[in-house]
Amino acid sequence: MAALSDLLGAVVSDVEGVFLFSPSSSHYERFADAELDVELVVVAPENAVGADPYVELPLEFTNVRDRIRFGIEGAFEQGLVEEGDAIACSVGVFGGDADGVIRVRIEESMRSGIYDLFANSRAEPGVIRDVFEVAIELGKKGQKGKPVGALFVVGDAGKVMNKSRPLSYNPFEKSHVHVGDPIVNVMLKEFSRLDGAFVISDAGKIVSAYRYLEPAAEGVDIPKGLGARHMSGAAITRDTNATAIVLSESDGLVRAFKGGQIILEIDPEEY
Ligand SMILES: Nc1ncnc2c1ncn2[C@@H]1O[C@H](COP(=O)(O)OP(=O)(O)OP(=O)(O)O)[C@@H](O)[C@H]1O
Ligand SMILES: [Mn+2]
Repeated sequence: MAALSDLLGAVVSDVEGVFLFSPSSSHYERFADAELDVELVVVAPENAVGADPYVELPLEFTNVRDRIRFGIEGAFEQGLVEEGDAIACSVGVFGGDADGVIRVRIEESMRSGIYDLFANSRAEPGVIRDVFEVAIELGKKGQKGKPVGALFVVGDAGKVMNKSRPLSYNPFEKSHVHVGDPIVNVMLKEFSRLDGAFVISDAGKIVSAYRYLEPAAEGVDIPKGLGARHMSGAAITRDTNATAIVLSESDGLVRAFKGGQIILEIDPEEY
């Protein structure tokens, strides 16, 4: 009869690396002291245990799938993993302490650019996440069942306002509302039926809706077939330090632009 640990051992057999997500120092030290012949990587919002290599998590994701996905992408950026590697992730699913081990096979498709979007944008990571989630949700559900498009310009709002003009009255004119407030998500979805862009500050304040963007579009190179919404979204990120998150009405994909370049393309149905 096989012992339980033999049966469960399959989860960690032949892995190239062990990823410890937000380990306590005693948990980390047990692994470090064991001098395993696999790479030991710590993934956490802060490197409290002084590990090297270390991957910074831009956010403490409560969703374990998201947490692991981001950790892997960050590891990709540092060249710590490559396609085909198998790794074991030690995570705390029900609280701080590690209570789960998850085996992941690394695929090139895990490298979506989303890590870079969160870690290296000017706006706060939590703000990018909230806007991104609104775009994904809108893409999944549409507005009253119909596909909708939307354009969110996040960060460097003063400059973005200078390079745009109003199409209509600004419903956020005198308000002090932030992305992530539940009521705001409803408003954003409602207003996304209407024309133009949302402008959002680094800290997540909704500065304006209905903005017509007028950036210089020269030198902006985006995939052929994308129209004016995507072109203006991409171009404003070349003219300013903003990030643009665009939901396409015609193909239903969410794309992100930074520095005038497309950095991410995601199908909301698969997210
Ligand atoms: N310069 C701009 N600034 C803000 N919003 C814009 C701008 N240009 C277009 N839009 C918005 O994008 C909408 C769709 O335009 P268009 O079809 O050309 O874009 P697209 O890139 O093809 O996007 P979609 O895939 O959603 O159709 C317009 O109705 C308008 O609301
Ligand atoms: Mn179009």
